[in-house]
Amino acid sequence: MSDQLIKICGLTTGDTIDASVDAGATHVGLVHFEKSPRHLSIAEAAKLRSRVPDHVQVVLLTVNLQPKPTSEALQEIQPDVLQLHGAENPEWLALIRQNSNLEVWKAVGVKDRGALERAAKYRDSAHRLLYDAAAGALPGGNGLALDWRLLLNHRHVLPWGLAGGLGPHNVADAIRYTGAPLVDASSGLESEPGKKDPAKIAAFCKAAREARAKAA
Ligand SMILES: O=C(O)c1ccccc1N[C@@H]1O[C@H](COP(=O)(O)O)[C@@H](O)[C@H]1O
Repeated sequence: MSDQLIKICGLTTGDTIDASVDAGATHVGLVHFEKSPRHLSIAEAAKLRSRVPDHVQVVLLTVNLQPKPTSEALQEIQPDVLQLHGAENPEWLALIRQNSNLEVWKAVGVKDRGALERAAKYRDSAHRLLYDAAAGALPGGNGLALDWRLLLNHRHVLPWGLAGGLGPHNVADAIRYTGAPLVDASSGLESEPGKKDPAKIAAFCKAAREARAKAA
């Protein structure tokens, strides 16, 4: 049995939610960010959320969303995890934690070691840091990888995960090289922006689990 955490993000249909669950994803991600090709309205996200079995965690991804719409989204969608993928500060995360029992993840764009060091400011407010490439056209979901060498010998202050440009072709190398306890992929599992490919989802989960089993 593998303890590799695997998040499939940016799901927009019931069949790709099912494909992710069947493939053994531990987390499924729903994006509520209008500029994204993977954007879901609150009602759409709530409908997809209801399809996810209890053993799989639902991650709601937002970007610099204000407090009122955030609390409306949380109330309707009832995610297990809130992933903040913008410029949200530690005080904002602390406020969310004061008002909910949610697990809160902070995505951090990493272009150099300084970015990793600065992420320590979330040590008391986030449950997990998610390292992604520095923002491209969008704050995330660009299929860009960060330089994994930056993570070598880094002293992690929190549980963490690796995102950015991952897919079936490189997830095993990513786990072997960085030891990432959680891997997260979106655009690398698509046939076109916003359209997930069930075969790529299955291949990604299999490759991630096998790499973890070999590393153990
Ligand atoms: O997926 C999006 O459209 C998105 C929009 C805004 C912020 C983050 C977004 N996606 C997340 O970015 C990382 C890396 O994605 P990729 O695998 O490189 O495409 C991941 O957490 C996505 O869920």
